[in-house]
Amino acid sequence: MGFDLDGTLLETAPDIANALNHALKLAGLPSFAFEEVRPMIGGGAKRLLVRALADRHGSTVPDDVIDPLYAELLNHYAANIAVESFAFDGLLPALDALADQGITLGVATNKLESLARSLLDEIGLADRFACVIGGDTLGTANAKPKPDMLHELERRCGGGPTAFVGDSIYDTSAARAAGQPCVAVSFGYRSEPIEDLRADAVIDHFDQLVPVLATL
Ligand SMILES: O=C(O)COP(=O)(O)O
Ligand SMILES: [Mg+2]
Repeated sequence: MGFDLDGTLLETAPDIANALNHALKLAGLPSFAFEEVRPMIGGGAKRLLVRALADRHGSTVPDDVIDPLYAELLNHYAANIAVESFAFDGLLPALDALADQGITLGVATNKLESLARSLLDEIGLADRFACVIGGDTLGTANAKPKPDMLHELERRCGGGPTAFVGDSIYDTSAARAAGQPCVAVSFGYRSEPIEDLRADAVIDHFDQLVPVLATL
């Protein structure tokens, strides 16, 4: 079964916000507060930057402005990827319980695959997941909310349950399109009410995950 990364497995918004604000500062623009960045995460760092720049400029920003700032954001993030990031409460016992049931676990994130791998490594979770698929793994045009990453996850993780756990509309839309049951976490990153995600189940803490999966 699969998990989203940012806002689902890990609280990553502080480090993502710092990288975004580093890029904005280079552009001479005011920073965003951490709480303002949280609901903007989910579509990958490029989308986050484009949205933040458009917000500050009041209009769409051309690619020749965005591209060098995106490179700066990625450099800053790669160098500071797990400074303030941490696993959500109860994650480790939940992963232990799923592993004990013989369930193969994977990650499908809109983060770049290399960054996702390095983050999981830094946090000490890399060996928990049999496969990691990033937003660029199948080409960015096929990232969530498209179903492709989830189909690929299912293929690479082999048989067993195929539920997907995520925090944003990108995740629940991808799961629905892939025909997979979906659990939403209420503590992640989204701009809309949790009901709008139309997940099959919602959990407020990871200790609810194993019992909820049994009901799907
Ligand atoms: O970094 C992002 O914007 C999205 O990452 P996620 O798919 O793991 O939530
Ligand atoms: Mg997420």
